[in-house]
Amino acid sequence: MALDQEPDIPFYEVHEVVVPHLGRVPITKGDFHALPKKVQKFIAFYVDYMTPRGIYICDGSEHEAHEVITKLMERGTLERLEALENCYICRTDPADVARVESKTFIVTKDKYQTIPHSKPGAKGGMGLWMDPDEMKIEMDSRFKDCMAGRMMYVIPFSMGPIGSDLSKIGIQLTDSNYVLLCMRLMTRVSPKVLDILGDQDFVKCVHSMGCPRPWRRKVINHWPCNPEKVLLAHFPEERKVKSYGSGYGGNSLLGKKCFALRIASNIARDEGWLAEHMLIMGVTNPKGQEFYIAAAFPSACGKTNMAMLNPSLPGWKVRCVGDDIAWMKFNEKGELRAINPEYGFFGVAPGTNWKTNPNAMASFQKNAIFTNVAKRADGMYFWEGLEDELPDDMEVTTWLGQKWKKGQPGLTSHPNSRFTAPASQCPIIHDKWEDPAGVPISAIVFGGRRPTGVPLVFEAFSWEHGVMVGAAVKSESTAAAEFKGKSIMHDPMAMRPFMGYNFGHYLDHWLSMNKPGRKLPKIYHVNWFRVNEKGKFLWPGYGDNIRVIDWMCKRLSGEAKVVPSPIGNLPEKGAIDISGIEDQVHWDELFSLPKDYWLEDAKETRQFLEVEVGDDLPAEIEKQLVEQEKRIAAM
Ligand SMILES: Nc1nc2c(ncn2[C@@H]2O[C@H](COP(=O)(O)OP(=O)(O)OP(=O)(O)O)[C@@H](O)[C@H]2O)c(=O)[nH]1
Ligand SMILES: O=C([O-])CC(=O)C(=O)O
Ligand SMILES: [Mn+2]
Repeated sequence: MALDQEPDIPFYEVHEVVVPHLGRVPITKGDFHALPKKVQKFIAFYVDYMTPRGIYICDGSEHEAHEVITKLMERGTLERLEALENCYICRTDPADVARVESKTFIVTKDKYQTIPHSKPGAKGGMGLWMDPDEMKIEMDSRFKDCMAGRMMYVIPFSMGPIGSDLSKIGIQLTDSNYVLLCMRLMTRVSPKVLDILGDQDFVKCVHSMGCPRPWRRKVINHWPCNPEKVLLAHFPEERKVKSYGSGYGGNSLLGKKCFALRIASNIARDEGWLAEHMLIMGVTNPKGQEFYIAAAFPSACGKTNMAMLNPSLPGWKVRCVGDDIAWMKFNEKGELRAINPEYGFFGVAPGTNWKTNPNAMASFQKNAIFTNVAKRADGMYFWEGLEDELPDDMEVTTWLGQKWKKGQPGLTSHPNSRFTAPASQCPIIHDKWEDPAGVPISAIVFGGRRPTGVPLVFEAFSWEHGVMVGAAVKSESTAAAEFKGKSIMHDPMAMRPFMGYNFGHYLDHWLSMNKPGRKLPKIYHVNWFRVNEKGKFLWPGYGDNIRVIDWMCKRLSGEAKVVPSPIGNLPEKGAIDISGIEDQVHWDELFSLPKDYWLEDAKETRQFLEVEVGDDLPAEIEKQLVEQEKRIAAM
């Protein structure tokens, strides 16, 4: 039986939908009759439940975008950036600025399908579970009549190139036209999706800002939301997501984290593939050989920057396939093929400039939306990191609406402010980025913000050791979620906030990828964020990260040697090309492995995984952890 029932209700088709509670609901746009029957049923049920004043079936056209943008500008939700073509700025309610992990749940009958059999003392950070009956009460108290007086937008979208075998279809219902605009940038919204869908099932995505009319709470910045009642529920068995109360990023663009990671990881486990929080890039060396790399770093730890890296070594070419999510599947030749299921970038704005990431900059010079950044008096965006381009006397309006000038204290933009831009506008977008067959991955990279102890790069000894290295990922917390202050947190596989099922089973699934006949990628760990005793980064990062990639590629083609260490294979001293930056780079400091640090780290990691994943921790991972600890003790 379904956990979250959608009983059949009667309805009629032409220019209105007739539902038991509301009666006739007008169809403002689109042809309800032409929709696949399953989609009609889905819409009718939620119209009856959420009682919107009208139904708007989106077609993804330019005309539609224009209509919605005009409305949002009249209302004041969007402001034009006059300096650019078709670019807009949006300021949210300052209480709605990041993902809310503490209110993000997976709903399954069996608790242990979602979370591991952890040991006493576990903090339970590996996903939140809620019982279906309990969730039903929570959801009914929120979603019933939640769209009263508001329009309901119906968004048919494809994650992945429309029609690819690796792609999946979703339908999102939302009462936010800002969310509609961003969904159009981040996913492929098109009526073609419905043609391909036919009678098949789709991922059901239901989103509401939680502000029915008449407003019951004060609306700030023309951004109706309901921060006190935010709740996200995922129903993996029904391939369904419900999100209430927030309009920001991963909380509301349901194709992204909710579908492409939490729900898709369940589909991937059932179908034998991987849905991961990873960038995908193609790198071509000066000899013309191309390698594809996928890399998993926690939120705000450098995926977008690496995916669009501007190489500082001559002769190298980098091309971006995706900057946040990878769906990967072994094909019949044993190659791991990856697609980027997204259509756009939702990137961290602060720190992005023409020096650090010129390719991201070029991607959002037109047709982009900027959320919670500042605006210059000349109609240009502004955020921390763009000071060099800002004339001294130019007035800036901060994300909170205050006047600000260069040199004054305070932040002009929220640390998790973001740009939303079409991936096709990236000057180095790969010509295969929409290839339905995906690209063949030969290296997988893990990493995080590790201020101390962790070397610039090391290579895992084997697939199994690499899976352990991924499970041991930690990072300093960032502004991408609601955490305050900086602390080092575990973020296994950079998936902790996005896990769709029991993390122990997820590790088993990764281990099960090692089958005869498969070309397994080599696995690496990198750390761009090690600092010296003065807190200064030891590695210049950004475009210079190509030097580390150069070494990885030499490993892939068998040209570079390694020095084994207790935690993995390190590059031979001097094997990473630091020509031109010799004065900035101190090899021994970058690669040192302080024994005390690693003894403590390995013990802490083993205990974390033993306690949190408990009996579900695969024996192979336990073995890898114990062996690693022994190697460190013998250092
Ligand atoms: N020091 C240093 N900082 C970096 C480097 N790469 C990225 N950053 C900074 O890290 C922050 C986040 O980088 P992004 O590339 O946006 O991170 P992301 O992993 O794509 O983030 P999400 O979109 O949240 O998943 C930005 O402020 C960057 O300036 C690097 O190589 N060195
Ligand atoms: O999901 C979001 O809001 C943004 C994002 O990419 C992340 O946090 O990794
Ligand atoms: Mn991300």
